Amino acid sequence: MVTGLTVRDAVVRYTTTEGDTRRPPNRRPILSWVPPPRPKPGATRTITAVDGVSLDVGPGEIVALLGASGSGKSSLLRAIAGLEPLASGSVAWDGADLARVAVHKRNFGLMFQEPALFPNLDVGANVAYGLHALPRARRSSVAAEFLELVGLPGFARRRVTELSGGQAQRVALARSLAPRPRLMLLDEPLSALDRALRERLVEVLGEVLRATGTPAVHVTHDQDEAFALADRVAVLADGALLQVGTPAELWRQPASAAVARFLGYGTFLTDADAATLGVGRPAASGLMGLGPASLVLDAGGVRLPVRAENVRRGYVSIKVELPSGQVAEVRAPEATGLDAVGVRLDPDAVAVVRDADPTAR
Ligand SMILES: Nc1ncnc2c1ncn2[C@@H]1O[C@H](COP(=O)(O)OP(=O)(O)OP(=O)(O)O)[C@@H](O)[C@H]1O
Repeated sequence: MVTGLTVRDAVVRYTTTEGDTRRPPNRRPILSWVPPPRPKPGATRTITAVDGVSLDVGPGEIVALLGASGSGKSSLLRAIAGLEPLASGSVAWDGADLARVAVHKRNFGLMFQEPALFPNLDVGANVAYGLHALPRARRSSVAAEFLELVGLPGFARRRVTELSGGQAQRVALARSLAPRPRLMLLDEPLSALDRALRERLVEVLGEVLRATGTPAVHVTHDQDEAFALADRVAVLADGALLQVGTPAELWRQPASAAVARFLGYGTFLTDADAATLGVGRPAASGLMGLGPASLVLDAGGVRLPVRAENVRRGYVSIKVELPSGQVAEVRAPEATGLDAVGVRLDPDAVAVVRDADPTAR
């Protein structure tokens, strides 16, 4: 039997009506009213936001939907939630099609960028909001349990207007999880927070989802967030699914140059680069992508000219020039101040893109 979420060949389309923006010539006195232009009948445009995506989420599994802005992540998430109709394809739970199941009957938890807490209720009442099925006396103890789980013990009587952004998102997480949804759908829940808070909360999120055994689909455009949280990452571009895999699989073997580039492999070795660094190309049509740890400082290695040295958090980024003229990064504990440094390639830290079009470099 199929367990968990199954998305098959999902297509989401939007049809927008564009107004005719040509204004009628205004030859009347300046104070007279000119009606706004009417939309020209029939001037519609159809956008395919999700283009035949298939995806599974198994019991307890966290899957990240990763892609650039406009790649269709939110549309896919909203289709899974039932907030957006499918033009074709299906969304099913444990093998049962959800097409006719309303949003609130799907038993999915939803969390968005804005926590959208009820300002007239205190924190405890916000978390207990979805617990109608429980006896009144149990509701507050369950709310307290979930507040503890998200690291806010003793917050039940606080006003929500007195919470920081991070605390409000933790309350929203507790509120979504308290009714024990069978799946959590998270749409960029951390993107309004600053980086340090985001890094801390992504850990809290992972711990809480795993502690409660709740499977989740997490939308993000942040590669680090996806890799830190997810068991599997699904990379989307232009509505299509480019690759699904564990973070390790994606990182070592991106399916295409586009995926590799999106993950942060900025430089692909030419034959001359590979020969200088003492490696062979993986296959006649394959590509090797250099990531942040692919080149290592080694006094006995190949000498490459230094183009720049920039201090980063916890390391210095040295930009060296390869024989092809491309620039690649070497990380070092401190600045060298040298014109050239010795480097070697760590073959375990290189992305191998098989069957890639070498011209796609
Ligand atoms: N309500 C809508 N009406 C018309 N077009 C829409 C609508 N919502 C999204 N789109 C379009 O669908 C495409 C996918 O949008 P979507 O919001 O799903 O992408 P996304 O990857 O979540 O982007 P972001 O990270 O910026 O939120 C985009 O081209 C977008 O302009």
